[in-house]
Amino acid sequence: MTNPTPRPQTMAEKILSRRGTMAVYAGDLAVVEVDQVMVVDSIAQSFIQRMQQDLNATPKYPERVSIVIDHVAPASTVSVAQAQKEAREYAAQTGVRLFDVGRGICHQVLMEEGLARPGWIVLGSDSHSTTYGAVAAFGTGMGATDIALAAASGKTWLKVPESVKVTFTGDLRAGVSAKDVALEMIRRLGADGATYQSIEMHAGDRFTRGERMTLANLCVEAGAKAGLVVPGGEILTAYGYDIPDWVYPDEGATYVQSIEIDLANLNPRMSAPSEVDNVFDVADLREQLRDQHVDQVFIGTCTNGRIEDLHAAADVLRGRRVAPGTRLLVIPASSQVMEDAMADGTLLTLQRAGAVLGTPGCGPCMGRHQGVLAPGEVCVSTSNRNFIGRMGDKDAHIYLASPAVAAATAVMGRVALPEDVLATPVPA
Ligand SMILES: CC(C)[C@H](C(=O)O)[C@@H](O)C(=O)O
Ligand code: SF4
Repeated sequence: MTNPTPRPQTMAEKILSRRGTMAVYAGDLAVVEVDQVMVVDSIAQSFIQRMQQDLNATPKYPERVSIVIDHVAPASTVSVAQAQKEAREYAAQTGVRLFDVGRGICHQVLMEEGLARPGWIVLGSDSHSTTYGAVAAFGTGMGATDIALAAASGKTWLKVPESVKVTFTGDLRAGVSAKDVALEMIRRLGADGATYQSIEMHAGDRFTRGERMTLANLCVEAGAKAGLVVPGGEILTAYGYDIPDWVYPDEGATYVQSIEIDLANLNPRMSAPSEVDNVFDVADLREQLRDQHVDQVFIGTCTNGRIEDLHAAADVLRGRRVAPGTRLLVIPASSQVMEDAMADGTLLTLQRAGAVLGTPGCGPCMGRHQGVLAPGEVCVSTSNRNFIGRMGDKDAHIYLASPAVAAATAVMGRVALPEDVLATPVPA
């Protein structure tokens, strides 16, 4: 087959062309090399079954496969413990990497371990694998069968997605974070507004790696196949990444939609039950929910469980106490985050404020353990999903917000902004 006349390409087209055998464009079918396959505990059993029984194969490149025990870790039931035991045995037999209980959430761990890099293709058995787009890797989630095929063959095939271009302008005001930007982006696009598309984010030299992870992570909540943040300035090189020239999108590439988000005019945002795109200004919800007691605040997850997130929370909580009747759960995204937060005193600040600290991992994010909600309970969480029943009972209510807003809410016991808390000096 001859290559079509080259046309300007989006970032997704660029990466999928480079990792395949020919130039591809939106709508084409691409067969590409896979640089890393990630399997989470909840899917490990079906992955192993597909590999051993259906494909009768072992991983072609064991060093390109990672299993992470993070979703229900430590194990909560005998059957979960059994599945995790099998995952450990499988890793020992095949030589694939294993990140065991306490190492942290898959996406955070892969990023820390350098297992997602600019221009790579990373497949995860987890929908938030879009997170790798933070470092210009084409990250996407797939089911156990596709993941097993990729592990067995070292390749995958996929339809090249169309792209949505999101351009950020202006600068964030103090107290407004990447989470607020991400929630605004999802509101603008809608919960299925970018289905099977790649969201290509043009941020210039704004946002740290962690903030870029928050942005790319939420992209799947608009239905996106990938969420790619265009590397800008020295942001990624400062973390030691080599950025190949060919990852950058071309001038004149074709987008199905282009939107602009003015950061300078953005206020802290909050997603109300029970869809992620149900986004409002925190200030408005604070009025509406003035008399609503918040039972649980959860700070953590692959969206907002990084050191900068814990710092933002600690800045609000330092010297203060969580409101009576409100539980504050803080779960660092990884052992590295935990260690950093220990070393710089952040954990002590949080603990003294009344936080309950948990093992690095997903925690109560998907309602399997460590803080499920009772009927009627209200939770403000820094996670990425507020669907009905997501964190426990179907009659519990989940609001999504930034770490600073979550921390302020914990102090007030109702939806609050950081300034509501910071206005009152710390008691002597
Ligand atoms: C368990 C896993 C497959 C799931 C996902 O795909 O995202 C979980 O991480 C989630 O956030 O709902
Ligand atoms: S922290 Fe939550 S969203 Fe992220 S991978 Fe775990 S369960 Fe999924």
